Amino acid sequence: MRSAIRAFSTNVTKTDRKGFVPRRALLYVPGSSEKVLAKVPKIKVDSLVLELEDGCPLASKAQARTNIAAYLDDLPSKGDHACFELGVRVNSVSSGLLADDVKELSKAKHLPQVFLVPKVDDPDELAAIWDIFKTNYGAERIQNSKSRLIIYIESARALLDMPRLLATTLNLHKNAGFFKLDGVVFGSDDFCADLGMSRSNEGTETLYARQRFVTCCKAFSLQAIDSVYIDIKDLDGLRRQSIEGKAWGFDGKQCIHPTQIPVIQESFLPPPDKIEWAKALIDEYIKHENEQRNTVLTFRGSMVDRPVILQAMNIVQTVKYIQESQ
Ligand SMILES: CC(C)(COP(=O)(O)OP(=O)(O)OC[C@H]1O[C@@H](n2cnc3c(N)ncnc32)[C@H](O)[C@@H]1OP(=O)(O)O)[C@@H](O)C(=O)NCCC(=O)NCCSC(=O)C[C@](C)(O)C(=O)O
Ligand SMILES: [Mg+2]
Repeated sequence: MRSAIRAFSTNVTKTDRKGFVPRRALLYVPGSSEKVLAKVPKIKVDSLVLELEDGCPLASKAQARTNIAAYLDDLPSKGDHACFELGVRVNSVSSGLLADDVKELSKAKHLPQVFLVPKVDDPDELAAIWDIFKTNYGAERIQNSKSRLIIYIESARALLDMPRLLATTLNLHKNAGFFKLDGVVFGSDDFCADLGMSRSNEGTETLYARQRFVTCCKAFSLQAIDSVYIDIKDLDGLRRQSIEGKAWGFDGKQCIHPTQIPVIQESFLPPPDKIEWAKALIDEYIKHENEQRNTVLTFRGSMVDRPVILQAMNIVQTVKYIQESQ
């Protein structure tokens, strides 16, 4: 009967789970500060992103590039990192700064495990992005690397054009050998600016956008990373929005301060009672199937059909992948 569960499991997610990277919290560490960079190996977070874009003032960009390139060049000397993944967020192609970023980064012996490219607004920009990476790293180095790609949706136009943007990025990997797209981030602050919205801690103004965003990500089996919560002191509000995002299908959330990490990472793990419920339901389902009854059953007083079993399997798989990958 385990085979029935396995058959179900393959339907649960189309994502290739080989090399699964948990990205419950994605922490930005500004590359301009050597003092903060020195702490990087010890920061325990799923995904740690060395920041070159908006977290880095224009006057410090050159210094930040040099710092990050030196960090990557000398990576083995830093020892084991407590984070699961080390990435770099470069500047957008429209800023005119991307070529300088990639030129400097490509001088380092090592590539980051993931490149994060913000403000991808138009499918045509993707060809320009690929071109900049290819010119500096060379196609072969890119193809031989295991680095992944994450892009950002940060404007009304990008949100509406998401299916085309995601398909074009995935095709660049398949047809040209660009880094494999693994996840997508919702840049809520730039999105609010683009639409002339006033952002709030409750986030009601981005409700439609976040729901469309997560739906598009899941249609392409990509990880969906939720908005940044800029009120660093308000950990209750952060927890509320993290739990909300998790319930909507997001895989993780951006993070700007170390105190936000545990709140986000805990929120993106299913709670113990939900894990217990999911395991017990799957056991009950196997028993039920053994007795060859209808696949609709009653469990703890509620009707359970296939979609509910799939949700239970998602919960069990998420916990399993996070435990196995750390
Ligand atoms: C807000 C800031 C200035 C307050 O920085 P602070 O130093 O004033 O804070 P603190 O509370 O005094 O710091 C306490 C300790 O934590 C450290 N610390 C503090 N922050 C970090 C960090 N991120 N990573 C690692 N360590 C950090 C800091 O160095 C200090 O260490 P110490 O006690 O040993 O001296 C600071 O937290 C920071 O620079 N955060 C990152 C900001 C950033 O990168 N923003 C851009 C990403 S969000 C974005 O772009 C939007 C998006 C997606 O694009 C879109 O929605 O559109
Ligand atoms: Mg942004």
